[in-house]
Amino acid sequence: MTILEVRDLSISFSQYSKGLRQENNQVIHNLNVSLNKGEIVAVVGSSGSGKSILAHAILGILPGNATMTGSISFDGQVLTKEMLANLRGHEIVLVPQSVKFLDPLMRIGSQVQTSVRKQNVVTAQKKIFEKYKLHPLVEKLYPFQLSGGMARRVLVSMAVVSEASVIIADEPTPGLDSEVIKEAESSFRKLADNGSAVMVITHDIDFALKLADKIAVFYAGTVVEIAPVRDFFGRGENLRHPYTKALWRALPQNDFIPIKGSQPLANDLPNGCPFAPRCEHATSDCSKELPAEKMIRGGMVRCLHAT
Ligand SMILES: Nc1ncnc2c1ncn2[C@@H]1O[C@H](COP(=O)(O)OP(=O)(O)OP(=O)(O)O)[C@@H](O)[C@H]1O
Ligand code: NI
Repeated sequence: MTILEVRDLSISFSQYSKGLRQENNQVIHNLNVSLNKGEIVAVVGSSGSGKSILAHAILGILPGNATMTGSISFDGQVLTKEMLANLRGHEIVLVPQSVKFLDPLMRIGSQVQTSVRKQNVVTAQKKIFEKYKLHPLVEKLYPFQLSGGMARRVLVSMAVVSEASVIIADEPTPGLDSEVIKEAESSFRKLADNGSAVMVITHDIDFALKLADKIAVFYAGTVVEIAPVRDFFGRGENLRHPYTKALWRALPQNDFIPIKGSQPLANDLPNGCPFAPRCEHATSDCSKELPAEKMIRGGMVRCLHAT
């Protein structure tokens, strides 16, 4: 059952460029994605493709210079700002990419305790500290006293103890050792097994494949494919989008072939399919308009030539 649905989301930033000219950068466009209860979706895609902005839109914490169109629904209801403010931190929780999201003036123990909803606050905090190898003395510390890796373990702990319906984890693993990464994998899976929906944003395709049920592939501000994890095998013959295939084949354990060219910038998007300028299958039709979503073999793809 769908718990969170993002429909036709577009987000642009207005910025002043040289000579006080106002520029509108569309960093997300025509984006659809949904999260089901009990499911983990990993969002992969290169740096700057708009993944964190999607997370911030879902949490209703976009910066003031952002304009958003489209809708985000929770449990079948389109969210308003007020509704989101009530759900944030309880029903919809973020593991932010930046540790700056911790309250600088609050001790870590109390901060983690504020996230507990269903259990005894102190016991739950102590138990999660043990799981994430946070020494009891960390309870008394302030965020500035933590190392990067410790802060990230605190952020993951906060999301896990919240037992929220929707958990959006934005790059939860950098700086964590392999044991803690395994702990995070098992925590996210347990949350999903208990009915939560989890979205994990990551650069790490291996981590995504181990953890998730589905992979949503981001390119230049939109989702170009959503594929079940089982489709990632061999030379990517079951994958649908040329970019997903190229990402897969670029992995060291596969062909290790880098993708030629670079992702277009938000203020310089080509017409039509954003991947067309780098795509060996592109035809002139690809540059006319963004390909509509197609369902093929149980996955979604935006590519005119996908079969
Ligand atoms: N406040 C802002 N004003 C203007 N542009 C912004 C702002 N915040 C982000 N952007 C732009 O939005 C785009 C998407 O950024 P985002 O942080 O979502 O990328 P990302 O996919 O999360 O990248 P990474 O993998 O490096 O975390 C970038 O081009 C970035 O420059
Ligand atoms: Ni990001």
